[in-house]
Amino acid sequence: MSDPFTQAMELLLGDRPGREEIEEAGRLFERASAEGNSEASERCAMFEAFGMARPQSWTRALDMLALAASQGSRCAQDQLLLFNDNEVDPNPVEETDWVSLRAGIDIDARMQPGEKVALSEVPRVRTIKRFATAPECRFLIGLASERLVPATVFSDADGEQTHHQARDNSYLVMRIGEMNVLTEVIRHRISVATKLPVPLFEPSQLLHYAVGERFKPHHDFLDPANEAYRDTLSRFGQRIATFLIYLNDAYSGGETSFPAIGLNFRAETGDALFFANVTREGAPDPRTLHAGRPPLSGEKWVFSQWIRDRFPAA
Ligand SMILES: O=C(O)CCC(=O)C(=O)O
Ligand SMILES: [Fe+2]
Repeated sequence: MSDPFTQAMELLLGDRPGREEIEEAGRLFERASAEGNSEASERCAMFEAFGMARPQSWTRALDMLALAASQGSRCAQDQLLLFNDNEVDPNPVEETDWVSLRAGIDIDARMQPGEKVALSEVPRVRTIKRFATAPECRFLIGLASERLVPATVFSDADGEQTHHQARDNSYLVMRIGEMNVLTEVIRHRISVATKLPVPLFEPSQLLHYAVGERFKPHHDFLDPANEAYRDTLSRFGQRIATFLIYLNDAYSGGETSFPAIGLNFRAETGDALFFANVTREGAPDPRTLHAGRPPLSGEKWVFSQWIRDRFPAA
């Protein structure tokens, strides 16, 4: 029999864990945390930040992170250091008092998105300079580096996820086992910027493009005329908005382009771009056609958040 932490991770990283599995994983993490397992405490912090099988609480999330950091979790230490000061790369030192560091954190300040600038009104496209700091971006890239898989798209034949030459980059879909308090803070910052609540968010994705890889011109909305999308549309609603954070800028090419409106967006590290995929009346807007163009040199990293218009049924 494996230890409670390993059992919990197996439950979470399985194919689409249900509510019971998530609750059981939460109990197993709490047991392992009480036994001194630092990684389990870090996972408990994520459960609190997400409000997984319990009410959401930043206070408890940070308390659990401080415990995890004291127990030796490097991931928890990095997150606390970034919440404390997001302008420097975390570099934990041995004798840090994690509980007092935690006490000085103003988590609300970490959810302020900065100023929106309009790039287009029809369709609505906005940018925010330095939405995330460079150390935050490097932390996000670090989460994905060793866990990338080839990206998929919805098949317009059967609505299932499928590989397609239209999107030949790699990515990490951040299901619950892959998330942490910092990714949840970033999602809340996006929520403040878009005025759309986090429960409408799909699992976040970390995208990676090597030289020549691209996401060909596409729409992020799902075509309601296509039968194959009926199930996902009725359960989760339309994908009304897309929010992208550019995590690095050491590449050439790699713009996000909108051919129908002549917009070619090239970001600096931490900049955000977001757009409504539907009109103000809620109809899918074909003018939102866009592409992730291939980097010509270097590699491109993006945090991508698709947002629906319906809360998933419990
Ligand atoms: O990587 C890009 O520039 C575009 C990504 C994109 O279109 C998406 O995530 O929906
Ligand atoms: Fe897209």
